Amino acid sequence: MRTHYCGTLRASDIGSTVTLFGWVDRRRDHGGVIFIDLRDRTGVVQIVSDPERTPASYPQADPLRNEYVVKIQGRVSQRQEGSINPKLPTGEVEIFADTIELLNAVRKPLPFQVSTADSESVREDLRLKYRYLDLRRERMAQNLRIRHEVTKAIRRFLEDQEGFYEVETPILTRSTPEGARDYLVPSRVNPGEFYALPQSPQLFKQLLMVSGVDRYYQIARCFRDEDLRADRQPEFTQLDMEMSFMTQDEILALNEALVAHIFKEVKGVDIPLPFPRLTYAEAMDRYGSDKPDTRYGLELVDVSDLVKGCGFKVFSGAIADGGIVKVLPIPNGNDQISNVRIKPGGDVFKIAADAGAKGLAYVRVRGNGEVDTIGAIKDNLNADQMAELLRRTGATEGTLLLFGAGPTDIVNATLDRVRQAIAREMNLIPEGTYNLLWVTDFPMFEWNADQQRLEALHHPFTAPNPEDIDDLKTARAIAYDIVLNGYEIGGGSLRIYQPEVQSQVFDTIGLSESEARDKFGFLLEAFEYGTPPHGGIAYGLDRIVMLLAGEESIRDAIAFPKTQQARCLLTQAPSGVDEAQLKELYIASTYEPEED
Ligand SMILES: Nc1ncnc2c1ncn2[C@@H]1O[C@H](COP(=O)(O)OP(=O)(O)OP(=O)(O)O)[C@@H](O)[C@H]1O
Ligand SMILES: N[C@@H](CC(=O)O)C(=O)O
Ligand SMILES: [Mg+2]
Ligand SMILES: [Mg+2]
Repeated sequence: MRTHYCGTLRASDIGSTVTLFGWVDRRRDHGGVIFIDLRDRTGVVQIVSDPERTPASYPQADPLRNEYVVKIQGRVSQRQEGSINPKLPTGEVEIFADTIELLNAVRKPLPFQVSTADSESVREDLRLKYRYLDLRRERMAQNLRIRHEVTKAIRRFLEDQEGFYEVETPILTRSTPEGARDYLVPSRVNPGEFYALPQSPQLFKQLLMVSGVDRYYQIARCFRDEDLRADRQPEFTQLDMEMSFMTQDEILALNEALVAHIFKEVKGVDIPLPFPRLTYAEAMDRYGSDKPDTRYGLELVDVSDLVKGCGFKVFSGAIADGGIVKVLPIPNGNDQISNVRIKPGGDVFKIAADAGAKGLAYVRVRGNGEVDTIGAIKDNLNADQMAELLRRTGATEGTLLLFGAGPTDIVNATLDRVRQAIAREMNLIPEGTYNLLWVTDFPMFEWNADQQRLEALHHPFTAPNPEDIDDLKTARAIAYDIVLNGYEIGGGSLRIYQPEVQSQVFDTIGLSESEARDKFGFLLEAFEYGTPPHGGIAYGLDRIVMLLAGEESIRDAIAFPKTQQARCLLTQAPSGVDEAQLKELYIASTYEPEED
């Protein structure tokens, strides 16, 4: 019987006899004394065996190699003065092994040494192929633990304190309205028909409100066939919630308490309540982003009105075409960012160009109010305009002003990316801070240029702000996102529960009555049988764990993730299937992928 986990042994255990199970993290031979770091999921502890002090275990310790699985019985002892390891939680003690039992050996060369492997030294494809070994590493074991603690804290809070029911919803279902491509599953018993894997439990959770569940949550798997990024997986997990009879403020307050509870339980961090709120319009104006990282300043300044009549066509033309001119002021930016870097070919220019910008005009503030700038600005802004520009942007000696001019979305995207890159480069991001905020008042719709129509920014069941109901096209939604350090970790809304409003919304996005019936008829019908006012939110659980674990890739927050190409390198999924299986599913042929 195991008496302790390896990583839990402390000086207070000195003198006790223990039985431990685990893996050989490392084996060292120091002149006839064998040291073994024994590892389990809690960490490592040092085992000692030598012919003098532990004659019985020495022959058993000698043949051990890294990653062998063993059972060890021994006595916990104080380490000698010079050999105490303050970096290790178990560093004050060591175990003199009375017996060592080999439970299993490693029978093949290890693809990498677990004990010394880190995310930098081992290629990620190798880590993913041998994920079970990768997960033995301290860092990954820690990430798994954090994930477990996050879900535990969620369940305790929602179930024990707030009276939520967990309800499971179907995985084999119909298309849900989150706007990504669906994963489809052919039905054998219904030839030619397909299930869609859920992009979210959205429709079911709203139906549960019609059923009177009142407070629903689910740790729910979601599937979206979309372009993958460092914070996106094709299959991911949401903390999904829905509540009846609550206002937006009540929903936000409950969620703030939930998030604060998670941070307290998992990180021991107190998050100040309530969270700051920014409207979507403010967030776009000040940061150029609907998920601003507010851990540092570098706020954008709109100078459209100041330069709209000036002779510099890049500025005045942008505004004449309905766009904007904005400035990113960078205190001490002059020393940091040379002209070479912001001109074509430079790295900062490239960041801007990737976001769609044609260039980055600049002003550099020197001593005595002198400025350096491009010819077109020098020639076209008079002294008053220049003084006003410096005043508004708070520019002082050493400040670099970078301009974005053009269509509003491109200017915002450009300055947002440059802002983030500069903050990282100039070390303006404080370590260990967690900035949480709500972004509220999203627009109901955005223009889809490809399809030449408005589409729902959130999803088409999101309630419009009653103040804006007369002009739905430009209405604000009662929708909110929760942002942590520049990442969208969740989003939700109050829902439409009156059929008249729902029809108007479908109308605005060009969804005809019959198309709406076809897609969501079952939900619309349910809404006719007594629907409570309701609203909810869904969090990206993997993203939360990634951020709490201090990781930069969502893959490090998931036990068995997929690559950027949506592959599982461990199981080699997806894979081809037999002709016979296809036949059974009535799938006749496959199209060849198009060449890029
Ligand atoms: N592909 C994905 N992988 C991991 N997490 C995701 C993914 N898509 C969404 N999420 C998480 O689920 C939450 C709720 O889903 P929502 O539909 O609001 O996502 P979204 O707005 O499309 O997110 P994003 O714009 O980041 O793709 C998001 O706030 C995000 O944290
Ligand atoms: N289901 C929505 C979130 C919500 O509105 O609750 C989503 O996944 O985005
Ligand atoms: Mg998305
Ligand atoms: Mg969202």
